[in-house]
Amino acid sequence: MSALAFDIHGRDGEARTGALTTPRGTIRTPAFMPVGTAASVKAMFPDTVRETGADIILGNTYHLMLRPGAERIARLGGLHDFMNWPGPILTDSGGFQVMSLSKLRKLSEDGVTFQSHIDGSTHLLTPERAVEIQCLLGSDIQMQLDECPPYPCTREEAASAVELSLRWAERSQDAFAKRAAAGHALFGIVQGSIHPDLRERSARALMEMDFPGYAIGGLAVGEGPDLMLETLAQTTPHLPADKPRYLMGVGTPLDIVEAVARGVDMFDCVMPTRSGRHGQAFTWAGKVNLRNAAHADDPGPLDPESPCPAARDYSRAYLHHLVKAGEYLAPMLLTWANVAFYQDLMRAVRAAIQEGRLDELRTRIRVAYG
Ligand SMILES: Nc1nc2c(CCNCC3CCCC3)c3[nH]c(NCCc4ccccc4)nc3cc2c(=O)[nH]1
Repeated sequence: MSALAFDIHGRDGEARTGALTTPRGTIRTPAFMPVGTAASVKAMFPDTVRETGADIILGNTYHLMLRPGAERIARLGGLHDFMNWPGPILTDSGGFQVMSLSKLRKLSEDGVTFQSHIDGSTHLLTPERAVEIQCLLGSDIQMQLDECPPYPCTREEAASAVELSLRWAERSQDAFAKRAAAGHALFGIVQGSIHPDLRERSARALMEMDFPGYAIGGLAVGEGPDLMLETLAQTTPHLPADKPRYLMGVGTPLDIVEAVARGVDMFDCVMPTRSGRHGQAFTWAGKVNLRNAAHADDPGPLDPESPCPAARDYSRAYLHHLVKAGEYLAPMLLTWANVAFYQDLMRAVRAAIQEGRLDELRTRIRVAYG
């Protein structure tokens, strides 16, 4: 019951551009998904997120199961109504956040036991519970519970995480088949650290399970861009060409265009939102640190050509002032400008693939962000 229809409209080398259709709307690919961890894209109104061109946002099992609780969100009508975002929502399964945020966690065959970073309460997250939580949230695209090993890790640890994640992929599919509403989808997640043979083993085994889409996990964990892109190039060829590929946690503008060139269709990263809160802006000329006093007298905006009011209608001097003064408007304007830039970037990527000139765009981004 493949809920997702993925249509590829154009190619340029390994890169694809197309559309992923869900019951709640169509996602233009390659797509960047703004992160809305705790039922909010931090410092932005949902309508403003939509106006930047974002077709889909991200939510997270780990955060929402701890607060306000998945059952409470379900009682209130689900995550879309709760946060007033009517479009598609993709949720991560929480495994990655447990390992990076919680205290005293224990990994076992059954799942992961951990203490909440909020109130210290103890929780058990199993593949079945992760599916149940994502169903309660009403997620349109769910992720399996997986084990993302730290980097570096031994080859044995990488191999063990591949096999555990594959067993959890089976259990997630069984739970999903029993529980999920029509129109929802579950993605498998490829692991294997930086080992090509483990990546092939993971990808092929997941392909046997026939998922409607495949996430590539275990990357952007400190291996660096070269190893990430090399591993990516050794992973996508083993995934079905007619299904979407989602590279988790990536990334900078350069990482994104380079990953698109290696066959990736979907991305998520806290970079545009988190950087915006720290006074950093993304522009076509590169990154701008608005904390820097060099901007104190600059009457020009971030980008006079930008369709985004935050990047077009406010001087850098004013943004610098807001950042230094700790004004609430600073994270609001800079998050807006950054999320809008990432959507502008994806629009340019889609057009470049359609017109066979992705390499030009790669060069342009490498000059600004390399
Ligand atoms: N299930 C799962 N999730 C992963 C994630 C989380 C993706 N965003 C989730 C959202 C849901 C809520 C929050 C995020 C990853 N994020 C990264 N790198 C982020 C690197 C980064 C860190 C900080 C700033 C910028 C980049 N690698 C990831 C690997 C995996 C993985 O194997 N399995």
